[in-house]
Formats: sequence, structure tokens, C-alpha cells
Amino acid sequence: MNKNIQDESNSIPFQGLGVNSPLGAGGRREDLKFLPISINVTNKKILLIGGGKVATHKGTIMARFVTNVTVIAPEFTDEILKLPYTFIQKEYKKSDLEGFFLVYVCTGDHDLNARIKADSEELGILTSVCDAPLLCDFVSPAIHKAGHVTISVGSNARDVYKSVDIRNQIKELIDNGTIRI
Ligand SMILES: C[C@@]1(CC(=O)O)C2=NC(=C\c3[nH]c(c(CCC(=O)O)c3CC(=O)O)Cc3[nH]c(c(CC(=O)O)c3CCC(=O)O)/C=C3\N/C(=C\2)[C@@H](CCC(=O)O)[C@]3(C)CC(=O)O)/[C@H]1CCC(=O)O
Ligand SMILES: NC(=O)c1ccc[n+]([C@@H]2O[C@H](COP(=O)([O-])OP(=O)(O)OC[C@H]3O[C@@H](n4cnc5c(N)ncnc54)[C@H](O)[C@@H]3O)[C@@H](O)[C@H]2O)c1
Repeated sequence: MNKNIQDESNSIPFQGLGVNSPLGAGGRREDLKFLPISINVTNKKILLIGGGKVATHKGTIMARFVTNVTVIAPEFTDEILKLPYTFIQKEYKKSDLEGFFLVYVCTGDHDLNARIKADSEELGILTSVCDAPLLCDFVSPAIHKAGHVTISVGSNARDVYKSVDIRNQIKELIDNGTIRI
């Protein structure tokens, strides 16, 4: 048998990086692995749960790329309501997740955020949790966008301030003509 083809009887069942996985349950941040990819969201629905400071910040960055976003929260900032999204004023419930391709969990309630991640994992939806890197299926990098070119800087969810600082240095090099795009 080709050595790359696993005998099904010996194969390890797939485990996502979720609340039920070894890393999700008390794993270490330095053991996380993230693959940098650009994900195709054309005609796909994105859900943002929460309408506070962090949701506003995530939503504002996302608006440079997409508009097919639904936001669910009991309360919204004035600023988020200016984004070209669909807003539903309500508390989260599991059925809200149905039909979404990506979910950003940004409520201010740590336990609720983890519960939403458990729900979305049951439905197989890729989910980012703003206050729990160990529960994230994906994280957002620091971005510089220039037309169709996007420069993304990530730190494997280790140090967001470093990602932002390096992105800012790259932006400066672009602005002063050292890097041409
Ligand atoms: C780059 C950026 C992209 C974006 O968000 O789109 C991004 N965070 C940004 C801003 C920002 N984040 C924080 C503040 C301070 C707010 C304050 O001080 O009040 C600010 C500044 C601000 O808000 O202005 C604090 C913070 N962030 C995380 C936690 C939780 C934790 O680490 O445990 C806490 C602590 C909360 C606490 O302790 O309470 C977690 C994550 N933040 C990430 C990305 C992912 C790692 C990316 C990487 O690999 O490096 C990750 C892991 C998950 C994720 O969110 O995807 C965006 C900059 C956008 C830009 O400038 O363009
Ligand atoms: N990832 C990041 O970049 C980052 C940056 C800063 C802070 N954080 C973390 O993000 C979390 C959120 O912070 P914030 O400043 O946005 O809080 P916030 O209080 O401004 O907003 C909380 C939002 O959650 C909504 N909400 C509450 N209960 C809900 C429910 N049952 N269903 C749906 N929505 C509900 C509220 O209506 C509100 O819109 C904090 O825990 C903080 O640690 C993350």
C-alpha cells in the first residue's frame, strides 16, 4: 500500500481545534498552529455576534473586503450601524448559526463566547472567538490593503501588538516608496 494512504482501521479521527479538543481544553498558546490562506467568501454569508467595541472594530476592517455580513446583538454601537450590513437586534441562540460560512464571536461574555464556539463546532462552521485564541479556528491578521493587493501580518495568535507594529512599518516603507506595489 502507498505509505501516504492510511489504513482506515488505524486512522486517527479528525479533531478540530475546538472546545472538545486537547488544545481547546487547557492547551498552550505557543502550541497553536495557523496556516496563512486567503479564503474565498464570494456569495458566502458571514455572521458577527456582538455589536460592541470589538465587533465594531472587526466589522469596520471586514467592510473593506465584504458586505455579506449579518450582525446579531441586543445592543449596537452607533458606528457599527453605519456599516453596510444586516443588523438583527436580539440575543444569540444556536439556530442563528444556520447557513453561515464563517462566524466571528465578539460578545463581552466569556462563557457565552465559548458556548457559541461549541455550537458552531457541532455545525462544522469555522469560527473566531475574540477573547479565546485557543478556541479560534482562524484569527485575523493585521492588514494593509492597497487595491487588490493585501499584505497580512500574523503572529500565530501570540502577539497582536507585534503584528500591528510590523504592519505599520511595512505601510511606512510603502508610503515612502521603499516597497513598490
Ligand atoms: C490584528 C487585529 C486584526 C483584527 O482584529 O481584525 C487583531 N487584533 C487587533 C486589535 C487589537 N486587539 C487587542 C487590542 C487592544 C484593545 C485594548 O487595549 O483595549 C487591539 C487594538 C484595538 O482594538 O484598537 C487586544 C486583543 N486581541 C486579542 C485578544 C485576546 C487574547 O489575546 O487573548 C486581546 C486582548 C483582550 C484583553 O486582554 O482584554 C486576540 C486577537 N487579536 C488578533 C488580531 C488575533 C491575533 C493576530 C495575530 O496573529 O497577531 C487574535 C488572537 C484573535 C482575533 O481577534 O482574530 C487587530 C488590529 C487591526 C489593525 O490595527 O489593523
Ligand atoms: N480580538 C480582539 O481583537 C480583541 C480586542 C480587544 C478586546 N477583546 C475582547 O473582546 C471582548 C468583547 O469586548 P467589547 O469591548 O466589544 O465588549 P462590549 O461590552 O463593548 O460589547 C459586548 C457586545 O456583546 C453583545 N452581547 C451581549 N450579550 C449578548 C448575547 N446574548 N447575544 C449576542 N450579543 C450579546 C452586547 O450587546 C454588546 O454589543 C472582551 O472580552 C475583550 O477581552 C478582543
